[in-house]
Amino acid sequence: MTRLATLHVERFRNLEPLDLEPAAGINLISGANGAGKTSLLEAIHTLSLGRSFRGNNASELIRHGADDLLLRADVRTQSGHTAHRLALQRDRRSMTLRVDHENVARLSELARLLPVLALHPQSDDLVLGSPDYRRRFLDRVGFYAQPDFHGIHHDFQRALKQRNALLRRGRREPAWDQLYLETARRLEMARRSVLADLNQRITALLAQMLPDSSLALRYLPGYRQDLDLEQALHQGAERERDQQASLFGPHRADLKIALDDHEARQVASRGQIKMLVVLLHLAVLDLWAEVRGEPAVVLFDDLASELDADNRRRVLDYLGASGHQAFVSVIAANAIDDEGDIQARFAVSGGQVTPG
Ligand SMILES: Nc1ncnc2c1ncn2[C@@H]1O[C@H](COP(=O)(O)OP(=O)(O)OP(=O)(O)O)[C@@H](O)[C@H]1O
Repeated sequence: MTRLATLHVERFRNLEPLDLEPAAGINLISGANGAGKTSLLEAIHTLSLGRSFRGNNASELIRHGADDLLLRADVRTQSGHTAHRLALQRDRRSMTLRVDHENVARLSELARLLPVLALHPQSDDLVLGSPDYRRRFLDRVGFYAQPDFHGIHHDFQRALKQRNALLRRGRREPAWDQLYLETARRLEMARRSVLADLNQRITALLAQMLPDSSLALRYLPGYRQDLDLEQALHQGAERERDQQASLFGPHRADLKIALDDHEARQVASRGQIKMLVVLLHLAVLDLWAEVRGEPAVVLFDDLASELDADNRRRVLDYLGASGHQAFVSVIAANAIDDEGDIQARFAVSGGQVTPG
């Protein structure tokens, strides 16, 4: 399985320099408010994706008074035969990435070796937030689930940028429209196929997590569904000319999350929304594990505040049985009463992380 075998952190938020050997299963991280629990999860997230799940301000991650931060980890795969050492160093202007002591240019090389999914209070945006959040979520799922997804996404973004540049100059060219249509169609197909796979995992999870409910994600393509994109561009040509921007296509897509055939954000209770969000993330982990043949790493910030005792139990049971490596933070150790599934405990206090 892909798992973090070691983690080394220096000059990151309030954390004292630390070396950790996490367990392959559930790692429970407990401590008081402000102790540094979230910071520890953020360090893992940053090593995979170059940024925290709490906003994008890299400078804030560097310990106050320091010039740079350093993160390093040994990542092992399923059989344990392949191991890689990842390192990320960043100062206020630049970032240096290394895999096995060699510099690499792209963050995606780290992300591919260490797929990380984070669940945190902001994750409710998946149901309650803007379409943008849901699109990015789906694209991240696709990035790990399909080898060519990244390229397809990149090609569309480039075509969109070029088309928008032309529209800003009051121009439209059939050749660029054609490229736009083609790349948009490929991205839409890729997203729909990721979503179909995800819906299958959701159905499998529902019985355990939300019995008696139905849940499905539907793709809204970013233009009227009774048209195809070419027709939408044709009909909307005047509006695009006025607004000098591409108004139809995958960059305007959304996901409709239907709970018992109603839009979840309109009918679900707070607790149900949290559970939906957890369930969707677990479905993603299962999908990644299935297509990659290797479980992923999940960060679960503040589990206790997210879920009641029964639901916490369900989630921990599920995680324990799934083989994913989990880092679960809770405000006090006793918030998790049943210790059955927990393989390692870490206490955080004043930025110090200690096992046990
Ligand atoms: N760049 C930084 N340098 C030093 N300290 C920082 C930096 N950024 C944040 N902090 C501090 O780190 C501390 C730990 O924050 P963190 O969010 O990790 O706590 P937590 O244990 O998750 O707390 P809570 O239970 O309240 O969510 C906070 O007191 C915060 O002010």
